[in-house]
Amino acid sequence: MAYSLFSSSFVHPQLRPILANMSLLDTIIFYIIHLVDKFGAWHRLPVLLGLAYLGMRRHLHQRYNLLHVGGSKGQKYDTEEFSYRTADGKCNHPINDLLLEPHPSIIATKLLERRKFIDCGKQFNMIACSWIQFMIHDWIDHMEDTQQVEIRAPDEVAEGCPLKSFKFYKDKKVHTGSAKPEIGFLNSRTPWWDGSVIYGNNNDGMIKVRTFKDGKLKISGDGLLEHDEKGIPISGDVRNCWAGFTLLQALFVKEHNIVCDMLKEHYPDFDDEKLYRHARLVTSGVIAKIHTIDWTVELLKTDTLLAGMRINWYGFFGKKIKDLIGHKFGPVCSGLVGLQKPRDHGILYSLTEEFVSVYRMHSLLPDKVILVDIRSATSENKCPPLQEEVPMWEMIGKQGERRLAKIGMEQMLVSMGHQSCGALTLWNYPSWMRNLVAHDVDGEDRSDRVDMAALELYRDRERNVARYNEFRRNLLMIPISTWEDLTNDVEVIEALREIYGDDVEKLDLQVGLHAEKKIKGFAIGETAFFIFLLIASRRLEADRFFTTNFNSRTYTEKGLEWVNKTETLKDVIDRHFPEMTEKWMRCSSAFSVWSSDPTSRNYIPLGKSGEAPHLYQRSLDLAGCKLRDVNEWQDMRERANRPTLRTDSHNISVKIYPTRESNLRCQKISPHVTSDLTNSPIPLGRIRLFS
Ligand code: HEM
Repeated sequence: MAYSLFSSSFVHPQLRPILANMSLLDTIIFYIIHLVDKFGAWHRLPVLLGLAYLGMRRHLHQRYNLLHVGGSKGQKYDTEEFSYRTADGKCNHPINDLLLEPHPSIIATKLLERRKFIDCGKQFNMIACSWIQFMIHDWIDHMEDTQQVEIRAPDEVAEGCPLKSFKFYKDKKVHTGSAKPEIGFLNSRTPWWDGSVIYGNNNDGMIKVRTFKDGKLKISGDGLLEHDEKGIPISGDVRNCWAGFTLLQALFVKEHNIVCDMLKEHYPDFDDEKLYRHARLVTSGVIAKIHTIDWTVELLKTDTLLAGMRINWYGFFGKKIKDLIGHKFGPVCSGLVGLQKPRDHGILYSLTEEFVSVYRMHSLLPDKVILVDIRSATSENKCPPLQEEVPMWEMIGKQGERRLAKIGMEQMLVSMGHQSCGALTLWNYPSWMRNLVAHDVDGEDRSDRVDMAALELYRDRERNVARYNEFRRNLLMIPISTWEDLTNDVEVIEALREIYGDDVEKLDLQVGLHAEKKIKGFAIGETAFFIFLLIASRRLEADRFFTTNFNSRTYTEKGLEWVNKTETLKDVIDRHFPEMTEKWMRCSSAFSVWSSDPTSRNYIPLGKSGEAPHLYQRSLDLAGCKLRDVNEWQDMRERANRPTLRTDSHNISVKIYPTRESNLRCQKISPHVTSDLTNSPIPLGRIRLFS
């Protein structure tokens, strides 16, 4: 047994070459995680074991996945086979970069574009969707070249493409100065978790947003951002903004300004500069903390990740002990925040191309914003009545800012809280983004519209990001051999086969990430998650303001206390809108749909199994509940062979778990619904309806 376990045949053949570079200890660690991967089991382990698995995996990624820039992933081909000039000049260079293979417009049309909006259930709302854009605009934006490229949709799909062709700027390539890899790309935003989304990315940006009085930032009387004479918001980052995103910018400008007031009260001798600097540190700390122990916990809703994210911030011994004695015991017991020295694992901090790719989450965006009426006297279960639906494209850029000014901050925030965002799955990419007016860096509209679904596929290829299967191998994950390894969804498999044939190596990263089976409770796939595992920790541990300088000398005593006492986005909202969550929010986190049930929290649930805490998954007696209409039910039945289907009606959402069994087992479902299902021609294993 011992022999067969450690013989090379135990390791997936495509992963064996990686072992050649590993130390003995790392090889043993690899064997352990590989064994667990073979059973697909880490997320089902008890929390402690799950955490041990993640710790070991993160260690391997820190050792073997951090490089200054990505390597070249061009594919070699036989030059004898192409001994002629091809029509489009492809294969003139000895390495064919496969930029248009398969054509991005075909994939966008046949696999990505939304057919009907699929939402995220109650797990994630529009504040959560805007939040991650708010973070992306803190971290990354690729610098562009001046040279334009044009993508033309091939005839077979041109009819179905809102833009038959579109132009955009190439990414700016730079020589890295090292032999391998030679080429890299530049980030035009600061990659640090420094709040640059509200403070700006350089001196000019900073000057623009400051009032130079009492350390404060500019904000208008209605609580929203100020605007310049062209109607562009005045903020740290204004590119590709929409109303939900600028609302969060405004909320954190308010947070910065209130921190200035607090600091001024306690430290009356601080001048404008000192107040600004300290308030920026504190506000950036609050943002990073909310992302770590609130947003991410909602995104990856399992006990293991709840424990893991809190350990990243507070350590194994938890908040109470850390508050009492400080950071005394190293990263595991006392957390990454407050480490004596930053740790970069030998590679200077920057954000990787792979990180950018896994954050391509435009499917979170819906087709419309649903405004609720917060002045209404009638509300059921803290759920305000619907007032109006506004198409998303009306909420973007300058037009969106004008709309937001009319709606107002409070109504927009409550509305976003009550609206579920889109699910990260195939056929859910917003159609309106296939005909998008993108912005220049200064927030001005561009004259050339873009098809974002196709452009995103092109970008990953242009940046030499590995395709899905190679990406998995690079992450020491077991690669897929057939489409069935990726998904059980027959419809998806057919569509993949139509485009990629049986060549799983060609599968684009974006398509794989969106098609992948998901761990219960995770809004993203496991492949994307392993990038987060590495980088989410790195953003904290590599930054001296979260490590060496996370102390009262740098933040001030009151400033540090402010970060320590703020745990969630709800705390921030409560500070600025004292009655809002009391009146309109039932759930525990401001990132889940506000009408959903609260959760009882055990912050470091070490004694539990690591599975999803069945948060929104209580079976209900549905007698008396109604689905919105017959069409919706019909539509669900048609799509019932999708792995997880979520449809939101006014009061209930429905999940259908298909299995290979042909028997139906219905739990506490109203007679009407049961009979409907019994007549269903689709073999469904288990059907439950959840609140
Ligand atoms: C209305 C809202 C949004 C608009 C109009 C928008 C638009 C854009 C545009 C035009 C680009 C640049 C495309 C290119 O030239 O490569 C981009 C990039 C990107 N967006 Fe969005 N986006 C929105 C929301 C979001 C959200 C919610 C996310 C969620 C994570 C997101 C994540 C990203 C990422 C990761 C990139 C790549 C950045 C880079 O290449 O450096 N965006 N977006």
